[in-house]
Amino acid sequence: MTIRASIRAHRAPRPDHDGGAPAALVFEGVTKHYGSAVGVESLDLAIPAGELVTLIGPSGCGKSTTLRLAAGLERPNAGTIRVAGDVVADRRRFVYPEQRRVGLVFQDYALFPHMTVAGNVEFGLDRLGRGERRARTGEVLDLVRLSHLADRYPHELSGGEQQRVALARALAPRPAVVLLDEPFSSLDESLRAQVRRDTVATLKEAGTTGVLVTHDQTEALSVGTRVVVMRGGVIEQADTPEKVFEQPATRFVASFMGDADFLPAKVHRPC
Ligand SMILES: Nc1ncnc2c1ncn2[C@@H]1O[C@H](COP(=O)(O)OP(=O)(O)OP(=O)(O)O)[C@@H](O)[C@H]1O
Repeated sequence: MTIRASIRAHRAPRPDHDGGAPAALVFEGVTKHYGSAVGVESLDLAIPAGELVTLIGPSGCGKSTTLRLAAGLERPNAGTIRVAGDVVADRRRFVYPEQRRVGLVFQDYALFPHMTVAGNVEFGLDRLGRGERRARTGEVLDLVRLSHLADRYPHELSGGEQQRVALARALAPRPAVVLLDEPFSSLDESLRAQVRRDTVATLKEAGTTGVLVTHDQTEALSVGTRVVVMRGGVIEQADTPEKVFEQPATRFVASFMGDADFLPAKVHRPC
């Protein structure tokens, strides 16, 4: 399949924004510096509920910083961050990660090795009673099709299965947004496409907003309902995959999409 066909095949319908529901995640003028290094600079970004947004750009452009700010793992120097309409960080307020409605999936999954699959998923549900916790764990394990492995330990699972447990754990507390930082990069090529498809399908089925950081332009274009291209801590283009692919906003975006003489007609790489 070409990139263009792949974009069309994976596109989710745009959600209805007319009901006035707040965006799932909003950055307004957010800046984060690390000493003299720029993490992100005056970042403005609004991610509507139900979308899967991919963040792409060269190493050091601020992708992980954006996720870490959303998760509450970093404090911004300036600006406001909102999750599902609530301010979680601004000049006066800072909500800690466990109190934000945000789920995290990292490259290394970060599963607890001494806990079973069910134990890992239940971990974030400590505010629920025992019965509810069990029921919700069952639900999300069904969603990722791992109910039959509930009593296994992480070391008894394949990489793809571990990634699905990490996704189930992130989804269990019903977050407003799931942040995925290079979640497929430790999987080998053959498994990667399958796990990527499963992850996108699961997020869609759960109706959860996702923000996915990737180095892989095909991945960014084929799974995202929106693609955000970053450079040097700022957004170069935020648009539908078609627009980014067919009308790159700058020469930089075109070059980052793989070829300085980027022309859609020339690009027919297999997915
Ligand atoms: N804890 C830190 N201390 C100092 N500088 C940092 C820190 N974290 C990030 N940076 C710097 O901030 C900038 C953005 O880093 P970030 O990790 O967000 O980039 P990235 O786009 O995710 O990169 P990569 O694709 O390589 O993971 C880089 O210049 C980086 O060196």
